[in-house]
Amino acid sequence: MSELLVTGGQVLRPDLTVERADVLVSQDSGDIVAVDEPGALDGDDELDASGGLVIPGLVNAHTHVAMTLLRGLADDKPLDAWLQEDVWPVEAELTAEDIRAGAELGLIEMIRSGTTALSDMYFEVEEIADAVDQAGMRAVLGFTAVTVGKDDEAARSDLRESLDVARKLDGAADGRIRTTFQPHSLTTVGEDYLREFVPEALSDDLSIHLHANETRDEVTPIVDEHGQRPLAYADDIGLLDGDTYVAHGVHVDDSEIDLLAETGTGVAHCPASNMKLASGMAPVQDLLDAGVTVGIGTDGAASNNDLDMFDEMRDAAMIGKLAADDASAVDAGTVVEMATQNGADLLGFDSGRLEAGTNADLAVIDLDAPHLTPAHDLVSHLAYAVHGSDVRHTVCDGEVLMRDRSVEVFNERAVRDRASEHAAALVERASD
Ligand SMILES: N[C@@H](CCSC[C@H]1O[C@@H](n2cnc3c(=O)[nH]cnc32)[C@H](O)[C@@H]1O)C(=O)O
Ligand SMILES: [Zn+2]
Repeated sequence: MSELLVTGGQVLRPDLTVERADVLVSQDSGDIVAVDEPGALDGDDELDASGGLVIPGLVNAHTHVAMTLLRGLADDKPLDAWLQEDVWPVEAELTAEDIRAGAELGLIEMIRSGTTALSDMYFEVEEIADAVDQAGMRAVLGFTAVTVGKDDEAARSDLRESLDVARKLDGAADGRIRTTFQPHSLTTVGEDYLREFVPEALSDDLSIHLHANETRDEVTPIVDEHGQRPLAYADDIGLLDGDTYVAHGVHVDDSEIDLLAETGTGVAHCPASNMKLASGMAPVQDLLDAGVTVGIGTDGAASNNDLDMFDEMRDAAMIGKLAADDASAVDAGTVVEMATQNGADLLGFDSGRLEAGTNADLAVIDLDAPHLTPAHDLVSHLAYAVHGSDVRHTVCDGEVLMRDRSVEVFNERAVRDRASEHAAALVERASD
């Protein structure tokens, strides 16, 4: 029996109070054994958290982790043009090895900035699963199906693969990997395909993750074609469910907010991507007030352009206030809950709360920095002042992924070099 004591720090509790405490985690079960006052607990090994704040590992509720290879390749365009003119032509050239290289790079970036769980949408998912396994992180993965621009056979094969991957990889990496069925969005997957394949996913109890209501250009064609708001259309197909979460949910009206709340459908809010692509401002406070579970995601590194969830919390608070025209909306405690507890609830992991019996997923933040001085309110600091680079240690499932800012699960230099090489060769191929 091996137990690790995270000792000497302050600890963020599930009710967002902060107290001096030690955290004992079991490396066998991967659970938190106890959170108790300093000196009350003993472990076989120690992780020094003195001068630090121990928080639950952050949960990135929507990303495309391998898109790190496309970081900075095409900026300053709206979603539709960005995807069609820049991203999809390059993605068409991606090999399995590229995706592995990009995923490893992205996972290192996440570990460095205190993220221990992610929800990903992409392809070559076995590569991403292997990278997550090696990283020691927790993830919800899936193969994203697109049918626009494809013949019937290719379209069906995409949806079939999404079902197959969700069935096959669920429970991989000793249970740290779960899966979702993933129609890319309501406009990029045709109605007939949704009506055929969604019932199969539901009858198999698969969770569903899709992009929805991200831009106005996605809403209008659905209203024109179906005479319904997108989420009413999605509900009619059966897509909205207690185990479904939609990415973005920017252009949702009151009736759609009610529908999300009634069906228990969650939202992965992606503030930086929504600002960068000028997609719009999600009504996050309204969603929360209606009882919708809202997590926070970075989206891919090509529309962000980093995977730092601290940036994302600050962005969520800022844009949430603008959207509500109210400085008290989406406050500091709310964004911290969104990035921890709510994200874990969306992904279906028993993480996001530092208490006995939950997953031992945590990060230790070094508070010894000018930008974190003075320390009136550490929850305020988490939302508004901490940077990903302030993370000193990262632990997932009881294992130390980063100790004293040194990533233990990958050779970081080699991963960065390999990602740079793959990115350069990819761009070269795509320009031929
Ligand atoms: N199998 C699909 C690939 C889809 S993967 C998921 C896709 O989501 C794309 N993506 C990234 N960010 C966004 C976003 O904000 N909205 C919609 N799609 C996005 C990403 O580039 C990737 O192509 C195919 O045959 O094209
Ligand atoms: Zn996305």
